[in-house]
Formats: sequence, C-alpha cells, structure tokens
Amino acid sequence: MKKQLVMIGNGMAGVRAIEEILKLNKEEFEMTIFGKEPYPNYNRIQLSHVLQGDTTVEEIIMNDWDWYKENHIQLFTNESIVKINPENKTVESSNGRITAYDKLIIATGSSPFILPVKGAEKQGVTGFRDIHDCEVMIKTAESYKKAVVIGGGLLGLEAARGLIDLGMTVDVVHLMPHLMERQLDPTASQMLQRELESQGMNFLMEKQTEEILGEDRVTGIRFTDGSETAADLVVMAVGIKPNIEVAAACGLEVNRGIVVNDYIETSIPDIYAVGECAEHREVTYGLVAPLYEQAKVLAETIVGKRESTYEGSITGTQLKVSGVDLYSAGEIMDDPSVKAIKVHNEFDGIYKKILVRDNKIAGIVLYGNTKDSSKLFRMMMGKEEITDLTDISLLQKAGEEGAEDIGSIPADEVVCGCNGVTKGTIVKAIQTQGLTTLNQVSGCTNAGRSCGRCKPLVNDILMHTLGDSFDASLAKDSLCGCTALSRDEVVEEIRTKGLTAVKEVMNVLEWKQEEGCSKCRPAINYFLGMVHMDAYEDDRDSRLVNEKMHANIQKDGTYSVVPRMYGGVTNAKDLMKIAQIAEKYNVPLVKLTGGQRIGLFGVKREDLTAVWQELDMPSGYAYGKTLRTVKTCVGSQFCRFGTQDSMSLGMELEKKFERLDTPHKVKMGVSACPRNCAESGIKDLGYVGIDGGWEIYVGGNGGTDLRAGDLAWTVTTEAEVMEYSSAFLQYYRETANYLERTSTWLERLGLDHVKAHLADKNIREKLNDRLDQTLQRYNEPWKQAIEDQKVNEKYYSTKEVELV
Ligand SMILES: Cc1cc2nc3c(=O)[nH]c(=O)nc-3n(C[C@H](O)[C@H](O)[C@H](O)COP(=O)(O)OP(=O)(O)OC[C@H]3O[C@@H](n4cnc5c(N)ncnc54)[C@H](O)[C@@H]3O)c2cc1C
Ligand SMILES: NC(=O)c1ccc[n+]([C@@H]2O[C@H](COP(=O)([O-])OP(=O)(O)OC[C@H]3O[C@@H](n4cnc5c(N)ncnc54)[C@H](O)[C@@H]3O)[C@@H](O)[C@H]2O)c1
Ligand code: SF4
Ligand code: FES
Repeated sequence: MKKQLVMIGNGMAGVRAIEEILKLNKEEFEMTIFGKEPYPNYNRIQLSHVLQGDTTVEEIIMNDWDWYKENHIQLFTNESIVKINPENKTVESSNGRITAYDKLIIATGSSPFILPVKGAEKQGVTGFRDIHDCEVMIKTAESYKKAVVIGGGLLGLEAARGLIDLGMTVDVVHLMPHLMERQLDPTASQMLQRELESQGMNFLMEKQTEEILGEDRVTGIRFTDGSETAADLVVMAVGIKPNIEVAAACGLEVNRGIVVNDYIETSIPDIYAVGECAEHREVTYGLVAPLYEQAKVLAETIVGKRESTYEGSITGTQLKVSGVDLYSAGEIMDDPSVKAIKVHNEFDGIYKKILVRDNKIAGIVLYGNTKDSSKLFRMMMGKEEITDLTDISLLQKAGEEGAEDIGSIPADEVVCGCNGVTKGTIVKAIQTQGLTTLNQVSGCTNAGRSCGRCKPLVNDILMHTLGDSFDASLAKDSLCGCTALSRDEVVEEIRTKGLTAVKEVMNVLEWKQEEGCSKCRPAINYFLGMVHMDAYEDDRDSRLVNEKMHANIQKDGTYSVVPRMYGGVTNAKDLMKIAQIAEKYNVPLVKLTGGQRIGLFGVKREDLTAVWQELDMPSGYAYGKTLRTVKTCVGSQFCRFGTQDSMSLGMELEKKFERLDTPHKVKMGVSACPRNCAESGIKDLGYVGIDGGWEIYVGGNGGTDLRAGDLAWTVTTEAEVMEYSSAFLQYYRETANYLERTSTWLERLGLDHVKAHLADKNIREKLNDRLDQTLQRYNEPWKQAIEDQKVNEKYYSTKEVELV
C-alpha cells in the first residue's frame, strides 16, 4: 500500500515541494492537500499585477484542477486543518474530516499583520494577501475614492500602485523616515519616493497610526501626533506573521515560525514545515526564492534521499511597480566595517552602490538600472575576490545601456532569482529537450514561473541558444488558461476548420472552460473578424466591456461620449450642437482629450442613445481596440513652417481606418514639418512632412511603456502613405497577439523584418486588399442602437449589464 502524504496549505512553497517530490518519485505516496482558500494553487506574487490590472485571476493559476487529477492528488479546497494529532497521526479539518498521514507537511504560509489599534476591525480595513483581499480592493475602488495604505514596504507600495491604477487617490503612511528601509539606503529610498510621488502617491512619513476612525465603516485615520487623514479604504501592509497556531497547539516546537532543521524536519518525526510558516536557524523568509530552496531539500528528505541540506539564504529584492527599477541584496547601510563603491547619476536617475568587506561584495543597492544585479549577486554569493577589478568594471558606467550580451553571461549565473535557475540549466534544457518556446523553458526549468521579471532574459537566452533556428512566430504561449493552444494555433484552426463563431471555436477546440474567459472571448472574436473579413458578423457580447457598450465606463458608473472629429478639425455648427447637448443632459465635464477631441464625461447610461441621436456624429471610438484618433498639426494650410498639408492627410487617414478592429488601440499623428507639433514620434503610426514627401514612423508609444517610433519609410506621395500605412496595419492585424500594441509587436518581430516583408509590392497590395475588404463590414455603432429598440434595451436600459 502507498504511504499517505498529507499537506496543510495549498500555496506556493507547499505545492512546489509536491512538484519536487513528484519529480523524484511519482509512485511512493498517495497525496492529500487541504487548502483554506477556494482555489487551486496560484501565483500569489502576481496578485500585485492583478490589482494593477495587468493580469487576471485566471491567468495566475499555476496548477489548475486538472493537474491535481492527473497526479492523483486529492485536493480539499475551502477546508482548513484545525487540529493535528501526532499520536495517532491524523489531521482534522474544519468540516470535521479526519485524515490519517504517514508524513505531514505544514505549509500554511503567513497572514498579514494587522496593527492592534482601535477600529482595526471596521469595514473597509483589509490586508493584501490573497485573491479575496484583491477582490475587496477592486470592488471598493468602484464606489470609493480615497485609500490609505499603511506600510511603505514592498507590499504596501505595490498595493498603492494598484489602487492608483484602479482610480483611487492614495496616501501611503510610513513609520520610518525612508521607504523600504530594510532593502534600500536613504539615497535610493529618496529616489524611489520621488518617482512614486510623480506617479501620484502621497506619502505621510514618520507617522504612527493610533486609531481607525468611522462608525461601522472606516472614514479616516488618526495618528499619534494628533493629525488625521481621510480614508474610504485602509490597506495594512506592515509585515506578516507566520501561521503557526495549529502547529503550536499539537506540541511542535515553534518560535516566530515552526522550527525546522537543515533537512526541513520539525521537532516531531514525520512532520515537516516549509515556506513562510517555517523558521530555520532563527530566520523566517517572506520571498519565494528561499522557500523554493527549502522545498527542494524537503522533497529529498521526504523520499528518503537525505542528500541535500538547507543552509539558509541571502535574498535579493525587486519592486513590481512599473517605472521603478530597483534591486537590493545583502547589506545595505554604509558603516565603518565596509567600504562602498558608488555611482550616482542624478541626470539619468541612476544610483548604484556596492558594499565591500575584506575585498568581497557584502551588499548591493541598485536604482534606475539593475542590469548588473545577477552578475553582482553571483559574485557576492560566490564570495569572489574583487581586488583585481576596477570600480568601473564592477559598476558599469551609470546610464550605460545596450542589449545584454547573452554570450558573455557565464553558465553558473543565476538568471531566475526566484527559482534559482542558472543560464547553464536553461541552455542545457533547450539543447537536450528540444525546447523552442518560453513556456516550455519555464515548464522544464521553472525559470520565469514566479515574479516573471526574468522572462525577457530567458527568452533572449532561448533565441541565442537556438540561433538561426529560432522562429519568433513559433514561440508558443497558450492563448489563456482555457486552452493549451497558442494564438497562432487558434488562428490556424479557425482558418483550416472554417470556424465562424466564438462558441464554435471553443467547442471544436475543446476549451477547458465551456464559456471561455475574459481573455480568450474578445481575442477569438477579433481573430474571427480578422480571418473572415467582411463575412464575419461581430459577436458583440464577446467584446471587452467598453467595446460592448460603445462607450468608456467611468469610475462612478457613468459613461463618456466622444464624437469623431476627423483630424481634430471641427466647426462652429458641431461645437454649438455639442454645447447644447452638454447643457440639456447636464453633462458634468466637457473636456478636450489628449487626441484632440471633445469628450463629454459623466453621461448616464439611459441618456447615451439620445445623446448620440441628437449629436448625429460618428462615434470617436475612444474606448476601442481600433483606430482612436489622428492628431494633426495645422500644417501648410496655416503654419509658416509647414511643408505638407497635415490636416488633409490626417482626415484622409482617419476616414479610411476608422472602426477597423485592431489587436490593440492604434493612434496616429501627422505633423507637417520635423518640429512635430502633433507628436508623431510617439504614435503607432506617425507622419512627418519633409520637403517633397513624408516620413513614416512606426511603433511609437506615448503611454506607460514609452517608445519612440522608428523611421520605416520615406515616401513622396499621399497615395504611398496610404499604401504603406494599410499594409503595415494589416500585417499588424494578422500577426500580433490580441492586446499587443504595435510597439511591443514591432520589438518582437523586429523593424528589419517588418520592413523587409513590406518591401515586396505584391505583398503590400495583398495586405491592402484584405484590409479594404475588412473595412466593408463596419457600420456606425450608434445608428444600430438608435434604430433597433432591442439593442437599445439590451445594452442601454438601466438594468445591470453583465461585464465581461
Ligand atoms: C501581493 C504579494 C506580492 C508578493 N510579491 C512577491 C515577489 O515579488 N517576490 C517574492 O519572492 N515573493 C513575493 N510575495 C511573497 C510570496 O508570495 C510568499 O512568500 C509565498 O507565497 C509564500 O508561500 P507559502 O506557501 O509559504 O505561503 P502561501 O502562498 O501563503 O500559502 C499558504 C496557504 O496555506 C493556507 N492555509 C493556511 N492555514 C491553513 C490551514 N490551517 N489549513 C489549510 N490551509 C491553510 C493559506 O490559506 C494559503 O493558501 C508576495 C506576496 C504578496 C501577498
Ligand atoms: N516585490 C516583492 O518581492 C514583494 C512584494 C510584495 C510582498 N512581498 C513580501 O510580502 C511580505 C509582506 O510585505 P510587507 O511590505 O507587508 O512587509 P515588510 O515587513 O517588508 O514591510 C513592512 C513595512 O511597514 C512598515 N511599518 C511597520 N509598522 C508600521 C506602522 N505602524 N505604520 C506604518 N508603517 C509601518 C515597516 O517600516 C516596513 O517598511 C514580505 O515578506 C515581503 O517580502 C514581496
Ligand atoms: S509641425 Fe511644423 S508645420 Fe506643423 S504646426 Fe508644428 S511647426 Fe507648423
Ligand atoms: S526572477 Fe522571478 S520568476 Fe524568474
């Protein structure tokens, strides 16, 4: 009979230990896992990205329900273990279920530390630890405006960034004079604070919370100095405490965590503790890298190998906030026992500090450029002598950029810090197992499976190792958790099997979830339209919510109305009409948008159809994955510098491409001279007039991932502008991942590749033809709502609309 292995906790460290055990011996145990949360194993680290709106809960599931079935693991979710009985080797669950074990792993993780202040139990006070907390914050942000995050550590700052992204105003309350004082020295900390302030965070430093104010629900916070701040939501991010209660109650030796030895054994035979709940050599850890090391050792211990021991870890930290690049490891503070090598370039916002003791690196703090982090960490961990190195070779010149030279990275350098995976391991896996995609490399080596920061580098190693045989188009990432098929495979199946409807695609291609998810439904609808061109009937209900409504939902549940104004040009008649409607419907805000349009903000859902009917103007698609706006300068018609007629080209472009579905939003700019008043350099397609023609720039982006467009073509006529633009857009439509901007798409395929492909006149013509055919299928969306009562009722009556 197989031995019974029971695990308490279904989190990151515990399930990693199970994976390691399965790798060593699939047959030895019958496994049962109890998890307090109602989900299969998910990537807790990515909750910050869920909150920041970069990913969804579905996408962060690491081992789905099928994985447990396939590995014959009995999983009880929503069921906590309340008691361990070491005498008769059983555990008891919150449902009263008694389960016997031969070996028991405790992997209960930690809970957020909630400050024991008056009012901490009020509604609107939460920690940030699990999917539920994340959902509470997202929901709160729908109806409330002001959040206060207590704690300026890693978690607090990532939470604050997410809450800003959700539209809330955020105060971060911090006890100490400097943020992240355990990871950064004051210089780096101040640089971080300045950056975060520029992103909209407000800091209340050196404040100690005394009381959470409000009746049932929080309304504010009072500090010990008597000052107060208002709050609709309070997120406590002041550290964590290991979950040790059940372990302590059964007589296990506990301190801050459950005490384990170098084999990850507790004080009672056949009971083990791993992860944040475990304490090893008086240290508990709160990052996955050391926990995964523990998991590996534990697996060997449990299968009786007992070869490796866990010796403790030094950890490196990074913050997952876009626009912030920082890294720290080891010691951080200058003191008489260490010498520091520092580079501080205030112009480029770069700070690098290495602390050296006895000619060996003792600590690293990097801000603004963390390219050297792996190299320095390896040197620190290997206790390398640095006597022969110059300061410059240790710390590359601040601000020095350039592509990573993959060939020069030594094989033993750790590429994925979370999972301790070296370049050598990745290269070997690619070569020996014939891997061709990032997903496969992650699956085999674990690299990239946790915080995800190393993924670009792992991908570069993949490309470098495969050399000429690397084919970007083959690089396979599955479309979403509902299918193992990649984007390209789904598109191919649509073409070859002649699939014509979203549901049909999901049925025929055996989607794991019958209804799909918010990631795949809009993508499939887009692919179907792209493949079948004018023959496809759009599935409106599969679209993202703003597209489904043909209006952007605002944070208070009202909508915006942005009529089309070709090239940003309007006239007195339209302006009067807009003004009258704004007055008639009490529109609270009339504002010029960044794309030179007039937006009416705060329109009630039930007024939308009437507003559009009275406007009698085309929709500006300010909400869509489509051409948004073509921004133009006044150009040769009025400006004395203008060499070309930018307004007329802008209007022509906008009239041609309006309503076209694209993988992501597309913006254009037309400037009539290189002074570039229409900011053509940061548009997906930007045009700059020069003597005798136009320069066409592609792949620019003025948003979060700022990118200057690349000059792709210089042409002489407007007809050529239209031909190249159509070809470029259609090639992007046909090859980009859904929700991939032209900037990332272009970086992925490479400018040279795109230019070479479109250099062929024949190819350009075919792309133009397919785009023209597709354009024939679009109608003015508001006309349909105005004319069709059913559509009007379905989407614009005051009944709740199901959000995708
Ligand atoms: C928002 C956020 C961002 C993070 N970002 C990073 C990062 O960038 N890098 C990094 O390295 N780390 C990060 N971390 C920390 C990392 O997620 C944790 O270190 C890791 O998840 C700990 O794994 P664990 O298995 O010990 O605990 P957990 O993942 O918390 O798993 C423990 C599980 O046990 C369950 N449980 C507890 N008691 C019982 C019981 N009695 N019965 C049954 N089940 C029980 C819990 O509900 C939980 O599901 C982050 C954490 C958060 C919250
Ligand atoms: N990027 C990452 O690696 C990452 C991201 C999120 C969370 N985490 C992990 O999650 C865990 C929890 O993170 P955390 O930031 O809560 O813990 P933490 O202990 O790292 O930081 C807590 C911060 O709160 C401050 N603080 C303490 N009491 C306070 C008070 N009364 N008022 C104001 N500030 C106070 C502390 O000075 C400290 O800077 C940690 O283990 C962390 O490593 C890691
Ligand atoms: S880009 Fe040149 S032509 Fe256009 S408005 Fe500016 S200065 Fe005038
Ligand atoms: S460094 Fe975090 S997943 Fe690789």
